[in-house]
Amino acid sequence: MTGTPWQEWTAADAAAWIRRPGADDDKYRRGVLGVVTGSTEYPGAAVLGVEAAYRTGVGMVRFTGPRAVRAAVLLRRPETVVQAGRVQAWVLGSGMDPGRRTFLLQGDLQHALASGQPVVLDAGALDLVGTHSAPTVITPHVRELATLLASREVRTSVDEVRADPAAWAERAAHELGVAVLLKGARTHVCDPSGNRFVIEASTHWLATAGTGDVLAGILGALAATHGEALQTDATVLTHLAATAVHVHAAAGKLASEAVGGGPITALDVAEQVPRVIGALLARA
Ligand SMILES: NC(=O)C1=CN([C@@H]2O[C@H](COP(=O)(O)OP(=O)(O)OC[C@H]3O[C@@H](n4cnc5c(N)ncnc54)[C@H](O)[C@@H]3O)[C@@H](O)[C@H]2O)[C@@H](O)CC1
Ligand SMILES: Nc1ncnc2c1ncn2[C@@H]1O[C@H](COP(=O)(O)OP(=O)(O)O)[C@@H](O)[C@H]1O
Repeated sequence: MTGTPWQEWTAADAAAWIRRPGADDDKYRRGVLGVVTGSTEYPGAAVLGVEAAYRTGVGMVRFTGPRAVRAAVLLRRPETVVQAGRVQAWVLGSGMDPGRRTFLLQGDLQHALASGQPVVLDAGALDLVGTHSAPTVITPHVRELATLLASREVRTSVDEVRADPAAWAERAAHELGVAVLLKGARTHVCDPSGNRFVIEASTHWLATAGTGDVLAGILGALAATHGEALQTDATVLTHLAATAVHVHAAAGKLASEAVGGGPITALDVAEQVPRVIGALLARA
């Protein structure tokens, strides 16, 4: 591990990683995101991730999940496609319990991982890290990272990770060989190549149910719209992850400001994402 400081990832940094659609684009050329999230227990996580992906700007979202979850997603975002097909990136695992995977879901996850397309592994799919070779970013919070590392025989605890998130994020990137986005009031993003970015939360109102599901959707959309760049350089995913955290933090700030600095919900955060994207494009 290096001794150089972590780079604060600013709006100027993030602006370089937002892709503006052009005259030659259509929904497929812009990028299609595949989403396998949600469960009967947590249908809302799927709704939030898909909502956030569309708000970030993506050509199309293909959603796979149980019938009731599909219905919930379509009720909120009827533009979502539930037919299988080609995608440029995946978001897997938000709102899933890894101990309750059905045979069907196992198959859907394996299909996604075998496609070779970049993958965002969240919540109930974190344990799948290392089972495939595609560019991958994992998005744990401290409890999830401690559990994941312990399952790979790295001795640690939730308290240890909480006490030094930067060091543990970096350790995880090296042990697991993937980009790591460790969530918290300060979110650390790093990869095995030595990229190390940190983003300070804009408001602590972000610590509310479902905001992590929104973050996964934002990141998935950014990955899908940078499919070509990701094919030749996996570290693009690290920069996109830091950008997603910046967008999420800025959207949380706008959402709270819209209610006089008051509390926000995860959906409020997703709804402010287009403003943040617009502002970033205006400075690029
Ligand atoms: N609307 C939704 O569908 C949501 C779904 N979510 C999903 O829920 C699943 C579990 O994620 P978590 O981040 O909660 O997992 P955690 O690892 O934070 O928590 C696991 C369990 O620990 C217990 N726990 C931990 N801290 C606690 C505390 N202070 N008080 C009471 N109980 C506590 C809870 O019983 C919880 O189920 C994930 O799949 C996640 O994506 C969450 O994102 C919340 C919103
Ligand atoms: N104290 C805090 N202040 C600001 N942001 C926070 C704080 N705690 C967590 N967050 C952010 O809130 C989000 C919570 O995500 P996560 O833990 O996955 O929750 P959920 O599973 O409910 O979606 C992350 O983006 C994280 O960085």
